[in-house]
Amino acid sequence: MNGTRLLRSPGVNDAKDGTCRIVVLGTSAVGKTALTVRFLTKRFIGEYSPTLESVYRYCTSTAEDDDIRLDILDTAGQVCTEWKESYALWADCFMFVYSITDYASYEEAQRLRRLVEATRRSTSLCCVVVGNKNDLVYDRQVTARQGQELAVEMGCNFYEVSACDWNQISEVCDLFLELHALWRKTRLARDGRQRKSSSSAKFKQAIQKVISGKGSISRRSSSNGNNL
Ligand SMILES: Nc1nc2c(ncn2[C@@H]2O[C@H](COP(=O)(O)OP(=O)(O)OP(=O)(O)O)[C@@H](O)[C@H]2O)c(=O)[nH]1
Repeated sequence: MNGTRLLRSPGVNDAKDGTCRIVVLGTSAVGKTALTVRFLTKRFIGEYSPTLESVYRYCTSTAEDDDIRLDILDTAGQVCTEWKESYALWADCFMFVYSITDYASYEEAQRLRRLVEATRRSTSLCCVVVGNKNDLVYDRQVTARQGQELAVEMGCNFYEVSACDWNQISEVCDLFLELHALWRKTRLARDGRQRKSSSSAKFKQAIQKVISGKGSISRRSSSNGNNL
């Protein structure tokens, strides 16, 4: 199964059930829509029409039979802080995008990251930093090293890509799939910790019962199946 659907707005479907929510953040015209559309349809949008805000649902099954379900929120570059805060709370994962031809967009990516951290009250984010438009090297204002430094600060991976370069489609797809993989890993680790702490809590309760004389411990015999 492989499908993409445009939803109306974030929060339309709050049932999370295995869906990873990715928000694409960055100032105007850095290529957020171009990257999102490239991933979803493999096409490139050449003309520029400022995004209002769109959420796309993407579903696919991998060769290993794993389902990948994403809700991707393509945000508008020019929105007020309040909206950005609501994106920060909605999302599981963050794609901070700047254009390598626009230093101010790089600075905005840093500001957005600080805003997300402050809103979520956490510096541990599931995120990637993306310097887009690397086909325009002659207009470069942000070095790859600066992009890398930002990613190191944020403890995440850094990519320089071009949404318009046909040869980089797989790199663009990897941005979204890496976020999904990171999210899944974090979720599995968290679920594992929860299971562990709930079983150790149950064990402590059982011990308490035995100590207080209200319970008993039984052990299964491996040879005849009787309780000892
Ligand atoms: N050369 C080049 N142009 C690009 C690239 N990505 C996007 N563009 C162009 O940059 C312009 C802005 O792209 P969008 O994807 O609309 O930018 P956005 O960040 O979604 O903009 P807002 O909706 O205003 O927030 C468009 O004209 C795109 O065609 C790229 O990798 N290389």
